[in-house]
Amino acid sequence: MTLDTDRQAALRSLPVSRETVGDFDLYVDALQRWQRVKNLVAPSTLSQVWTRHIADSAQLLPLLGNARTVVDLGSGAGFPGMVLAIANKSIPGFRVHLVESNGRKASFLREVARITNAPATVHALRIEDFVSGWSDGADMITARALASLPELLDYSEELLKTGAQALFLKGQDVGQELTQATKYWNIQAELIPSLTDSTGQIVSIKTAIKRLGG
Ligand SMILES: C[S@@+](CC[C@H](N)C(=O)[O-])C[C@H]1O[C@@H](n2cnc3c(N)ncnc32)[C@H](O)[C@@H]1O
Repeated sequence: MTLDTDRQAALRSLPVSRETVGDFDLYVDALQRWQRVKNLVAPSTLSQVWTRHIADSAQLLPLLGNARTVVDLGSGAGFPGMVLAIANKSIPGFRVHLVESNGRKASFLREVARITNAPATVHALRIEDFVSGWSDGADMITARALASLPELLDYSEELLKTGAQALFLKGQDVGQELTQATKYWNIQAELIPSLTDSTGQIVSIKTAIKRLGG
């Protein structure tokens, strides 16, 4: 598959404006250029960046509800956080905080935010340090390919306590992870089949409260 056919395939299902597609083109161009020297995504996924990364991330857009402040944990090259920031840049007050400890990935994310004018703030920090110093709360937490569900909940604990919801893009083992997590957490969650990955699922967490002694 060429990058162009992959782009066409993704655009058939992407509910975004022409301006947003233009910004995604800038993003993909920058990713191709930086990838040559900085290895930002798995090389095997580069020719399918539109379906594997952009469309996979964009499927969270209708699930964001009225969220304005989004915290994306372990953003890597910006999936899903940067895609959400670009697509929602016309929504007043919408901002995505991208937390990524790898310096070269954080530099890339800052460059993408600059060229697309996306409402994205990059925090080149470890998640543990970001959450302990963050007092602005969040409406929504997002993450993909970062950690198991119990670990994601631990990372998110402070934000969940102040009312954040979460959308985690996960693989087929998420049922087991959810069972594991419920030993320590009271969780109100829904599993939503991924639109882009036949074995993937989105865990939509409405509330998660750590059990006493958990
Ligand atoms: C497998 S990559 C996934 C990146 C992106 N979310 C995606 O799906 O393409 C995980 C990313 O999380 C970052 N990361 C892992 N642990 C972290 C931590 N404790 N704090 C900040 N970033 C972390 C890594 O540097 C890496 O870029």
